Amino acid sequence: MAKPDPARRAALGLIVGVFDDHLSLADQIAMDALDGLSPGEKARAQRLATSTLRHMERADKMLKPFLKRKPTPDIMALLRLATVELCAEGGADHGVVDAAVTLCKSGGRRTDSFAGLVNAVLRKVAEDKARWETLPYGQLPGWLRGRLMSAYGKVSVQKMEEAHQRPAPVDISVKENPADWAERLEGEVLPTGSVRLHQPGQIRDLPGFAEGDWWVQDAAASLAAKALAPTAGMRVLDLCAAPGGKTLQLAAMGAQVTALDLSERRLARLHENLERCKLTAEVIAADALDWTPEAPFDAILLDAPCSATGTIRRHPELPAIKDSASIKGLFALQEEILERAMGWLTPEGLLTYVTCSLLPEEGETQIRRALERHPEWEVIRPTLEGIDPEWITEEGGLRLRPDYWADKGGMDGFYVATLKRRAE
Ligand SMILES: C[S@@+](CC[C@H](N)C(=O)[O-])C[C@H]1O[C@@H](n2cnc3c(N)ncnc32)[C@H](O)[C@@H]1O
Repeated sequence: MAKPDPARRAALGLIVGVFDDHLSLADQIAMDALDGLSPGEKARAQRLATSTLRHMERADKMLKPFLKRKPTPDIMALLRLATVELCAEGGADHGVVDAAVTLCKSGGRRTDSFAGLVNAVLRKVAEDKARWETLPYGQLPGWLRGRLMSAYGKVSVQKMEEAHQRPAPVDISVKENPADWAERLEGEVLPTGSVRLHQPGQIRDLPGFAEGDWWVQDAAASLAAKALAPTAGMRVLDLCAAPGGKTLQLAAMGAQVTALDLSERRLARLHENLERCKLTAEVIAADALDWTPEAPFDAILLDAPCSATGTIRRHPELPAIKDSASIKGLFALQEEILERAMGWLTPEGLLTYVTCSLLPEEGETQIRRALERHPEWEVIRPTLEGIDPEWITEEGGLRLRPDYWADKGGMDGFYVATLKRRAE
């Protein structure tokens, strides 16, 4: 019997893990889901799984006319994977159909009796590929769509959903000379100073990676540290810091950084990043709800744990593994950490609050409520290079959305606001 392709088999395992165990791809990978694969196979497995999850609704519409009834979840996942390979990934018809049948036969009694069905359905999909482009893209699930509709209106939500169909480009933050790095790495300097790579390939093999001259960080994510803009020598707490994209930025700006996070596993990556980029920070593994600093800080960047709904382009499984109930607890956690952090600053201290969420409850509302609790504080309106004034919100924060910069490839969804005590 032919052997199944390891990358496709692993991709299938990741997709099943999302629906059966409600685990993100990142969590499954951290739990060794791709162990034993070569770096190339790992990258392919991840790409196939991500693309399948991104285009799942379209794949289901493509498959519907050819299925009398919905098959078992394992077989449905296999059909979705192969359909996306055929229709969105440019896979060769015969190769994809044969690989799917082989995978099916290798799955033991749970799947091998479906090999005939898989073969017949996928042949029909291959013949009907032209229909793919006519199918509407997927909508966000009701629990999220309703909230976003109330916040931004239907047209904006549709634009965000359209943006979610495209993979996120790779952006990097460079220590210095963005224009030189853009030329060397065949990218473009974005209006806010990040460099967007057009043909990134294997990131680790690119010039400057091993030397730590730059790190991967979405352009929107980089705006929080830019908004805080610490001067050299300032004592800055990077609160909820791992894996350290913002720690690197703050340290590269010359700040004396303390990076705190709850997760030892994520902090290991922060240590690796600091070492590679030859930057330093004091690293503390602690719960922000228990920890108290010995002395106040000049500035704090709080990247609060959140629903991560601004990163659906990168993590298309997110709407499937979260729901209203699973994110509700985060709102109270964000408020509690923000409240504590506001007490850890010098009188002139600055606090930048950031979340990679599209939900106002995790952004605008948190800041409005903090100002109601502390009328002696105010928001400093952002004056960052390259931002559109329309992104500035009523309370003076910065609302970033995946449908912004559509002509350049979009950006992650973020909220950023910088607070300080009012002058007496
Ligand atoms: C959005 S991520 C941080 C990303 C990071 N700032 C960066 O730029 O790379 C949020 C982080 O909050 C951490 N976290 C969650 N609850 C926490 C708590 N109670 N105390 C400290 N860190 C916490 C998580 O471990 C996670 O690393």
